[in-house]
Amino acid sequence: MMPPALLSLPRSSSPSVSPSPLCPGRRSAAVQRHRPSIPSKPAAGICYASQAVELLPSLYPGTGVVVRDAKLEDCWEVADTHCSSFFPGYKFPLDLVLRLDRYIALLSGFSVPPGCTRSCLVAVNPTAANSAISIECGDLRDAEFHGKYGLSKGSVAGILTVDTVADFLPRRGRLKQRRTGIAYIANVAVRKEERRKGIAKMLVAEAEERARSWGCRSVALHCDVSNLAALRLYKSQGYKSIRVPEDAKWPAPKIDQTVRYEFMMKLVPKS
Ligand SMILES: CC(=O)SCCNC(=O)CCNC(=O)[C@H](O)C(C)(C)COP(=O)(O)OP(=O)(O)OC[C@H]1O[C@@H](n2cnc3c(N)ncnc32)[C@H](O)[C@@H]1OP(=O)(O)O
Repeated sequence: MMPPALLSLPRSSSPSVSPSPLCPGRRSAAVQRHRPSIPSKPAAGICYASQAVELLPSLYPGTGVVVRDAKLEDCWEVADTHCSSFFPGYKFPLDLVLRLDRYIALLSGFSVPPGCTRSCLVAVNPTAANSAISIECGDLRDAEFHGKYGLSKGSVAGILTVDTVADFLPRRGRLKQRRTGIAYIANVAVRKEERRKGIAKMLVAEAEERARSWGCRSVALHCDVSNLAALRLYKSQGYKSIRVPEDAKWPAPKIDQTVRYEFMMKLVPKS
């Protein structure tokens, strides 16, 4: 089910996301961001978690949620958010092993081809009640491990990666050069207890901002056709499904051969 992709994180997901009641109005103001004068000084080691720090964190008024580059100290929570969102059914000890694998991969840093860049963004909700238990305090054999491992007390509510690696876009010309100017979004995940608060929208908006800052003209992604929540998210954010001809030899995420993906694109909005 889970091949290691770049960053050791799967590129897309195939979870069955059960719809939750809509809460209209809660998120209308959430995506109106402003850039406060939050210090942008990166923490030591930040480049391990994100390729480069290029923009200020974005505060979403009315929500308290800040979207920023992942820092070294976020790595465990990023791994936990990823695993609990994409592999919610994993049980002990596999779920712990998976988290440790992701954690180590994140700590090891990202490697991207020359000329490419990648950022791991986190949405931090300081007001969120953190359900994590300390790994030192809990009995690992007794614990339920869905989103309950905690190496630090933090409040990462959602994650996303965005890059210019273009692994899943057709190469150009005889030399099969990587496409440029198209950013690729992957690994979008929001903790279960933080969903339907507009956090994924904020992450996607920030990824688009990042793409613009890299000079990209469009953003692309793959989404499991059966992931209705995610499809709805991207459509609501202006992403359009692109029909890929059957015989086109486009690279696609190889997470699960049985999964069909929708390829979606959006022009990077003007600033
Ligand atoms: C490119 C990729 O990475 S695809 C992989 C996507 N990730 C996953 O499937 C992991 C598991 N799922 C999740 O983490 C979350 O459910 C996500 C990322 C899909 C959505 O995160 P959320 O923060 O809850 O989304 P957010 O609150 O921003 O909702 C934005 C819109 O998405 C749609 N949406 C989100 N969740 C749902 C849902 N459960 N049912 C129906 N529509 C939904 C809605 O249109 C929503 O807008 P609205 O509430 O105004 O109607």
